[in-house]
Amino acid sequence: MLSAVPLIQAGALVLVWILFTLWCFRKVLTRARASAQQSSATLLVAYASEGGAAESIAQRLTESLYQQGREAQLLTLNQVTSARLIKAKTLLVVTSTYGAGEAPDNGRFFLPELTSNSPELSNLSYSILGLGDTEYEHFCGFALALNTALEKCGATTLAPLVEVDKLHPVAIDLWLDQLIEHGLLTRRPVLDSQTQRIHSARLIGRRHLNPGSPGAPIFEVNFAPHDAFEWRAGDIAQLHLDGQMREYSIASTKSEGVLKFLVREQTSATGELGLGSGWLCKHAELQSESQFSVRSNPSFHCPDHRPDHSSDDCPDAAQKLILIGNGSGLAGLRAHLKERESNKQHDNWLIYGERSPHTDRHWDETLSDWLEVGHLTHLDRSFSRAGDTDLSSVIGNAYPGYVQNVVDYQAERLVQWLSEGAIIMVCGSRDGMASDLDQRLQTLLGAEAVAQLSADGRYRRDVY
Ligand SMILES: Cc1cc2nc3c(=O)[nH]c(=O)nc-3n(C[C@H](O)[C@H](O)[C@H](O)COP(=O)(O)O)c2cc1C
Repeated sequence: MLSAVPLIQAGALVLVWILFTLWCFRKVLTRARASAQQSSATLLVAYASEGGAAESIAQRLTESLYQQGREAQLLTLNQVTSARLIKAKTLLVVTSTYGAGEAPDNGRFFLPELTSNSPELSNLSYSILGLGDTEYEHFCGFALALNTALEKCGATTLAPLVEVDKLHPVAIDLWLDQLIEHGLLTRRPVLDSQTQRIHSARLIGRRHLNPGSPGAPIFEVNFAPHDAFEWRAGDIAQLHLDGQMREYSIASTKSEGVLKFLVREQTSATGELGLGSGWLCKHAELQSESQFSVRSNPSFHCPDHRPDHSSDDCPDAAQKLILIGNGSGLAGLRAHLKERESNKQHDNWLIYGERSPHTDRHWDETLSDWLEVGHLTHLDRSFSRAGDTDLSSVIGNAYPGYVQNVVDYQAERLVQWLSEGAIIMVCGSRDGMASDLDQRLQTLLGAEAVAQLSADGRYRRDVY
């Protein structure tokens, strides 16, 4: 007798395809509407930013242009398509650089798109303000790459690229003065001061979460923050120690009254503990004070409301969220889940990967409780060192391998959720997890759809 399994599989594939086609069609309509509304501005101000500095400068610049009688459209670099560039006359870009001279997340689709389409841009003049830090090998690397790519497409330089080290105000003013010289501005915009506020926080608890793990030890570390210490889910805490700074995703919300981290010990080749992880996981004494500042991380904030309900002040309770991460990346995802718990936004799907199903089950109780009460609609965990363990008898719904594999197994549900407007948030390692996941999403949805999700703010990442 013929088995029904191939028929069911074929049916499921057809269903995925139909849902995806409908979703793409809706996107095309939305894009057509959006571009019709926005087509009049020939002056574009585009930014790519993770910490918010480039975004803030671009925003102030757009406001100033508007106050000085110029219509300018503010976009993330991911939203600037080749078609949009062909229609534009002037492009002003403010961008930072991350990784090994790479784009911030909300600008990472721009160069591939430009390179593959090679639009003819001889009618476009442009100028770039690059934000960076000379401590990094590829100082302003992304701004420089952008400059080369635009030149290659025939665009002309309105004013030369200015590279800014550590937000030095003189360099920023130099660029703005060039815009004044070229008649775009009549006076400099007043920019936000970027001074960091450093607060002390008292260490109140530290817990080793994975004794016996095949991976390095990971700790939950809790501090009592100073009252004036403000952050929102998705933000990064900067630990200031011995004249150096280390960054950690914050795992808690301000309303919990605790500054919580999930920190993995980092060990050098000679066996020494890293400066920051050594301090947090071992050396800092209980009740001692440590110094922190907060780096706002707008590209990993959860949007408060759907773009089509932008006038609503309340978070949309029906907004679906897919959270994907591995290892200590659970920190950033937990903060979002806590925030959404208080906002009564319960349609959450967590896909989380670690090594062993026996030892690497961080915050297992919290996650299981959330699943039971329905704050998590789905919880799918993956374990790369599961061996031949029967996962269902150890931990319930789990898969061998990595989070990317879960996306393959759950492709149908993922497409369904995206067609219902879900947002994807990814936190964890850039190499391996985030890059492979990106590839899987592009294979499943198509590169253009993934770029569009990012441009719409529905694919957000905090990867390191
Ligand atoms: C993890 C990390 C990686 C960075 N990598 C680079 C780099 O490769 N080259 C560079 O010039 N600056 C680098 N920077 C510095 C940022 O580009 C700089 O702080 C910039 O002002 C941030 O602007 P934003 O807040 O708009 O993202 C890096 C900063 C961080 C935190």
